[in-house]
Amino acid sequence: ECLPQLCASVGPDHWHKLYPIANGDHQSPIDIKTKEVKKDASLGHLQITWKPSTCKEIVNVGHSFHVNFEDKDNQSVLAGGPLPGNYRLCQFHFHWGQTDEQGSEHTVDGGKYASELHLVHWNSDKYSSRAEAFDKPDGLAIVTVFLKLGSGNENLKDVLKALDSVKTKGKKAPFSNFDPASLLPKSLDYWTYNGSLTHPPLHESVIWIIFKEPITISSEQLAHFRTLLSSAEGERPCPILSNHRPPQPLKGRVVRS
Ligand SMILES: NS(=O)(=O)c1cccc(F)c1
Ligand SMILES: [Zn+2]
Repeated sequence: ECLPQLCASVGPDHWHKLYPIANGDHQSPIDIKTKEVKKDASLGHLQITWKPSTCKEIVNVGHSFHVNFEDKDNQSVLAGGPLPGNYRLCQFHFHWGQTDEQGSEHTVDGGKYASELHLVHWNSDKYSSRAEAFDKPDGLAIVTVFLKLGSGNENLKDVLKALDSVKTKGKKAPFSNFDPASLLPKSLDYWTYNGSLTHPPLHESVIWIIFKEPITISSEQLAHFRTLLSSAEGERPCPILSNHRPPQPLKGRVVRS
C-alpha cells in the first residue's frame, strides 16, 4: 500500500519556493470572522444561469477531480452580486480532509466544514479564454458551497458514481446533463472578498462568492472522495486523503455581505 510520506506530494508549506505569490497579500482561503464582515447594500443578488446540457466530462486531475463544462459560449453564466459582468462556468470540484472533522478551505469563525465545493467561472465579457482570464485580478469568480457532515446528499450520488470511472490520475470519462444548481443551498445569501486560487499557480485572480448556508454530505460520501487515487494506473495506489489548503492571512482585506 501507499506510504503517506512517499505519497505526500509537495504540500502547501513548500509551494512558496516555486510560487512566491503563496506569501502574497491576497491569498485564499481565509477564515471569515463574521463580526468583521461589512454589510454592503450596493451588493445585488446573484444571477445564476447554469445549463445541465453544458456539462461535459469528469477528470481525475491528481489532487482532486474536476467536472468540466463546455465553455465555448455563454450558456452557463454567473452575473450580479459583486461581479462587473458575465462570468462563464468552466468547472467544479471539491476539497476534503483526512477526517470528517476538517476538509473545507475557508473557515467561519474558526469552524471547519467537512468539505467545500468550488464552481469556477471566468470573465468572458473581458477576456477571450479561461487561460487569458486565469491570472487577471478580475479574471475569475468562484462560487463556494460548504458541505456539513450530516445525512447523505441525494444530489451527490451521480457525481460519486462517476468517480468510479476516473479512479487513477489523468483518467477522464463523459459526464453529461448534470445540474450544478442541485448542489446549492436554499438561501443564496453570500460573503464576498478578493483572493486567489487555493492551489498552484495561486494566481490572485479570484472574486470569491461564498454561500453562508451549507448543504450536507454523509461520512460514507466523504469516504468515497478519499478513494480517488493520485497515482496513475499500474502504479502503487495512493489515495487522495485530503486536498484543502489552510486559511491564509487576511492582510487588511474586507469581507462583504
Ligand atoms: N481551488 S480553486 O481555487 O478553485 C482552483 C485552484 C486551481 C485551479 C483552479 F481552476 C481552481
Ligand atoms: Zn478549489
